[in-house]
Amino acid sequence: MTIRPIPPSSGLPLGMGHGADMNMNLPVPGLDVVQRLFLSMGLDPTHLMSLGMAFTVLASLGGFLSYAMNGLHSLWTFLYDNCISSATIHSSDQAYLYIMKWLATHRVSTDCRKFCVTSRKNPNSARVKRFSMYSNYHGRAGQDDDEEDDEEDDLGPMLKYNPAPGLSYFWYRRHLVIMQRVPEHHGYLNNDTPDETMVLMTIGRSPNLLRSLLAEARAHYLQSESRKTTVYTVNSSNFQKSWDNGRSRASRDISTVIMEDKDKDLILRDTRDYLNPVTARWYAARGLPYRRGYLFYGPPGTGKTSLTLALAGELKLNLYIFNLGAGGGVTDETLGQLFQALPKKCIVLLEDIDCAGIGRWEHATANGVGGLPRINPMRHAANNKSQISFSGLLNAIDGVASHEGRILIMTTNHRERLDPALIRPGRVDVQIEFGFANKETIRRVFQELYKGLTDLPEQSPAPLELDSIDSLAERFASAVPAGIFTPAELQGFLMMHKHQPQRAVAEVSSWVDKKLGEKTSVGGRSRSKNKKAVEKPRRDSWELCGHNDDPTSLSNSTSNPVTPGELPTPASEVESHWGNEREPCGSIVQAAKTPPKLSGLQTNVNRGSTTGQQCNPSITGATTGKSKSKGRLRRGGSNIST
Ligand SMILES: Nc1ncnc2c1ncn2[C@@H]1O[C@H](COP(=O)(O)OP(=O)(O)OP(=O)(O)O)[C@@H](O)[C@H]1O
Repeated sequence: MTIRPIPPSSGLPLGMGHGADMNMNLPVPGLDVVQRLFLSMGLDPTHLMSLGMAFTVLASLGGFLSYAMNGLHSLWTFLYDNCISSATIHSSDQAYLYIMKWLATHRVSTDCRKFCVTSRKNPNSARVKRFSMYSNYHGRAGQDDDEEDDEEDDLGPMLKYNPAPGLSYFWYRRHLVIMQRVPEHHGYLNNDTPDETMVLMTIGRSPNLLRSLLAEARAHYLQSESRKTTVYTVNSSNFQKSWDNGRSRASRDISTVIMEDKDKDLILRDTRDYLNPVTARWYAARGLPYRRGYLFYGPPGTGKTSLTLALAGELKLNLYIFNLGAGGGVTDETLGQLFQALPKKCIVLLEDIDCAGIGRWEHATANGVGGLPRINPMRHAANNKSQISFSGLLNAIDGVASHEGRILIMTTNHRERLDPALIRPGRVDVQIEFGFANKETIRRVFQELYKGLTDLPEQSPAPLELDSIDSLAERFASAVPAGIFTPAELQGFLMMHKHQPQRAVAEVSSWVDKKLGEKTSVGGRSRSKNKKAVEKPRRDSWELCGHNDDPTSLSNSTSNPVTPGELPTPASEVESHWGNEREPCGSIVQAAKTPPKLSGLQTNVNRGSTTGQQCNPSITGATTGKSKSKGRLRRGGSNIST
C-alpha cells in the first residue's frame, strides 16, 4: 500500500502531512479521507497499517475462537447424545422431592461450592419454609423434616444451605454426577416451590446409575415419610389455585384419638375395606362410582380433625385439606380443578362445610344451575368468604368429571344447617357425631396426657407409676361433670400442669367452677340479648342432645351437656330427633350404598336414621323436629351413623 503525500493545494493546513514518508498509493476507497482525518488530528497515517494488521489478527482470532466454540459445542452435543446419560425432572413432580431430600441427607447441599442460604424463620418468605425441608443445617445431614424445620440454637433460627441454581456436581458410587438446576421464567410454582427443571447427568451410555440413584432417593423419601402424613392445603397465593407441595408431619397414632373403641374399629374397618382392590372391582362391576364419604360433626375441639389425621396416618394416605369457611378465592371452577388434581388414593378433608354459604338457607333465595341452590348473594356479600355455589360443591364431590378412589371427609360444627342433598347416601356414607366428653373420655384424656410422664425429665419429684396415673385419672374424672367440656378444653387445662398430674387433680374443681360460671354467664347474656333465640331456639345437634334442666346438677355424672355460650335449657324444650337414649360416645346415623363385606356397618351400625331436615328445629320447626324424632339424647363422645 502506498500513501501519497498530500500536496499543499489539497486544502490541508500548512505543515501537516509533509514530514511523513508516505507510500500509500493503494486505490483503497475512502483511504484518502481517513488519511486527511489522521493528518487533521496530527497523527501519522502510517499507523493505519499497524491498526489494520491488528484488526486482521483479532478478527482471525475471533473467527478461530468461534470456530473452536462451535467445535466444542458439537463435541459436547455428540458426547451428550452418545456418551452421557441424563434424567430431567421438573420441580412440580414428586421425584423432585425425592432427589432434594436425598441430596440434603447426603450432604450435597452443604458441600456445594455455590449454594443458597435461607433462614427458616424469615417471616417474609414462606418459600423458605419449604426449602428447609430438604436442606441441612450447618452440615447436620439426615435430619427429619420436622426437626429440621424447627432447628434453632441459642441465638435463633439456624441457617440452611441449598445447591444454587446452575451447575453442581457430586459423587455417587464413585461416579461423577452433574446436576443442573435451571430456573423457569415463572420463578415459583407456588409460595414454596421453585419453578425449575433439574437435570442429572452422568458419563456413560448406561442410564442404570441414574436409575439406581433415583430409586434410592425414592426409597429413602418414602421410607422416611412412612411414619409421616403429608398434608396438602390449597395454595391461595397464586391466581390459579392448586394444592401446595405438601408438608410432612409425624403421623398421629389413632390410639391417641379418644372415642368409643367399637366406633373406631368400625371406621377403620370401613375405610380399609373400601381401599381394598377387591372393593374397587366390586364397585366397577356394579357400575357404582368408587367413592366413599364421611361426615364428622360436633362442637369445636371434639376430635374431628384429629381422627382425620390419624386415619390418614393409619391408612398411609396423603391428606388434602380445604377449608370452605376460609374462602381464599376458590371458585366453583377452581374447586373442580382442585378435585381433579387429586391423586387416585387419598383423603380429602373439607372443613367447615357449613361456613361457606352453602347451607340450606340459600335454597329459598336463589336458584342455581340445574335447579340446585346457589349461595345467597346477600349473605355472600356479608361474609364475602366463599365463592363456591352449592352446585359447584356437589359437582366437585361427585360430578361426572370428579375423581374416583378418594375418601372424602367433611366436617361441620352445624350438621343441622346442611342441605340434605349434600349429605345424602352416596355422598356421605357414614356420619360420626363428636360430642362433649363423658366420664370415660375425661378419664382417657387424663391418661393419654400423662401416660409418658415417666419418660420426661421430671419436674415432679418422683416419677409416677401407671397405677397412680389411673387412680388420679379416676379422681379427675369424678371432679369433672360429664357432657360439659370438650376434650380440647380438658386438654387445655391439663397442659397447664403437664408435669404435675397431682396438682391438676387438686385444682380441677376450681377450674370447673370457673368454667361453668363463664359458660352460664355467656349463655345468659346471649339469651337476654337475643329474645328471638329464646322464642324460637335454633340449636345445634349436640346442643339438642345435651341440655340439662338444672344447672346445679352439672356435677352429676348423668347430667346432660350444656352448650358453651347458652344457658341450660329445660328438658321439655330440648327433646329432639335424637330421642332420649343416653350414650357416652359414638353412634352411627345413616347408611348408604354399602360395599361388600362391610358387615360391621350392616349389622351393628344402622341404629337409627335421621336426615339433616329432621334435625333442625329452626327449619322444620320445633314441633316437626319433635314429631319426627327417633334418635336419642347423647352426652358426648363420638356418634357414628351410616
Ligand atoms: N376425641 C379426642 N381425642 C383426642 N384428642 C382430642 C379429641 N378431641 C379433641 N382433642 C384435642 O383437642 C384439640 C382440637 O381437636 P380437633 O382439632 O381434632 O377438634 P375438631 O373437632 O376438629 O375442632 P374444629 O371443629 O374446631 O375443627 C387437639 O389438640 C386434639 O388433640
